[in-house]
Amino acid sequence: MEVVPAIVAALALFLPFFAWILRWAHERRFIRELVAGPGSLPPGSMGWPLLGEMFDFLRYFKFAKRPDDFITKRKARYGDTGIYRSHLFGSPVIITCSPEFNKQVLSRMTEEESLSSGWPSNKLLGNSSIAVVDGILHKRLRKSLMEAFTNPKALNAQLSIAQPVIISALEKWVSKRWIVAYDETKTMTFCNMCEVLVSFKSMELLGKMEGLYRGLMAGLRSLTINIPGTAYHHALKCRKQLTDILLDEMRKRVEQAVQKQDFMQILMDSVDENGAKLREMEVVENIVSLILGGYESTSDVMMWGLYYLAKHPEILERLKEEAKLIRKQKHKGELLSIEDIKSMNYTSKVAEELIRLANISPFIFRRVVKDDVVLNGYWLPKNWKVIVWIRSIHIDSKYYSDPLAFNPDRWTDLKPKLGTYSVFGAGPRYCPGSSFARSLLKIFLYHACLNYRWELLNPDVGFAYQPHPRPRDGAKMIFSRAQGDDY
Ligand code: HEM
Repeated sequence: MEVVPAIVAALALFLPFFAWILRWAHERRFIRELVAGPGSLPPGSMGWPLLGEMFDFLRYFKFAKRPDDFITKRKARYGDTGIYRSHLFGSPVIITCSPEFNKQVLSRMTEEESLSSGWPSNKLLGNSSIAVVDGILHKRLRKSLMEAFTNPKALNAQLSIAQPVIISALEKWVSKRWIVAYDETKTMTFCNMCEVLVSFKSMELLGKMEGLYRGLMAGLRSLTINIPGTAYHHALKCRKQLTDILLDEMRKRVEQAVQKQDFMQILMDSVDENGAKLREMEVVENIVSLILGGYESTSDVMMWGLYYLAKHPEILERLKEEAKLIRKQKHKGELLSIEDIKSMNYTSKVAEELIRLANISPFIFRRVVKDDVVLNGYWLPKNWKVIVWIRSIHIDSKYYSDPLAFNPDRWTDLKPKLGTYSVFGAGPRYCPGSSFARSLLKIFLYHACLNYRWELLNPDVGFAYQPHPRPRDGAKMIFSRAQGDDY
């Protein structure tokens, strides 16, 4: 009878000691060879063997629903240094979370510096994806894409494709009576991306591709364990099927000498200074990445648009006033032009406020590749990952007054200081689709507020933060046509 309490007492004494030894050994494993580095390692902890600080990370993102407290806790424990060390996603990492450090990391590039893109799985994105490559290929891809996104003729073509997709999706929502905005805005944006980027229209094909993309994205967020049954294994299969569909389309265009007005064509026709074209896989992998980059990010902001406007009828009213002024100057059924979109002063502020609050990218990954990097005396060791934590800055009262309030008017005079507004990243990898995303959002707001009404079914539901911030019910709402309005 006395044996059990004795075992319990021994365990109570031994377990904390054993835990301390495990953590100490894990810390030493990474720190041992680093004692004589070119700077001091940022404060922090490497956590547990294998898991690192992943449990703490998931605790704040998934369970406590207070993602930024992951950083707040480190500030409280190690001081407000703006840079910490940790072990996350299976790697030793340096986390930067101050405007100054974030700016420094994001402005660096591999050829002259040592920081490369550090997305967890190149195999899923592809080795020639713009989000993965550095150097000459990165510059060349960006040049072609920026041209496609900013050339007025191409932009007009993109808008004339995107608007009918948005209008027909809104009409479909009315026929459903109630919708889960998180899902519906995704399907609408997916159709938009595929039509603008590869001219795919068939609903059957788009439905199939969206399923494959969801599989691919689940793999990007999972552990890279390639055995049947894992999300990663499934994602590799989805990627293969997606690249096959896109390769098939490319080859058909070449065989039938068909030219289309889309991004695939721009990439297929792009030549470098020696007249060399991109290889087939370079085109295909970049189309895959463009759809990945634009799909969920843009749709989630639209969902937040419906959510916040349902909660702020006074802002919806002002938005409507602006939209009505534009519509007055148009014929029935006439689509918005680039000039109309540029003229949307109040809508632009609403869009910017939505993008800030939606905080789609919580952080950006980099990897220290060539040499150690030293930032303000802190050492970023070679082969470590860097996580640039951007989301907490966008809702920090130091930079945004009453930061959680949905207040489009803050953008009337606000010019964010460098490093305090990085929703689209910064530096050489700044999001090439940012102005396209802003335009899509404004078009969506215009059509939605002019012609429809919606009401949240669960206005007080809490939020979830994984994989992206959203109301827990996905913004379930009644969606109907506004009385007395028509196109
Ligand atoms: C609200 C919508 C969007 C948000 C919040 C967003 C956010 C971001 C961020 C933070 C980055 C920087 C990643 C890094 O530095 O590693 C990025 C890069 C990128 N985005 Fe977006 N994005 C959006 C829309 C789009 C759209 C519509 C497209 C294309 C159709 C797109 C395509 C890309 C691509 C290809 C990159 C990689 C650029 C590079 O590595 O050079 N994004 N985006």
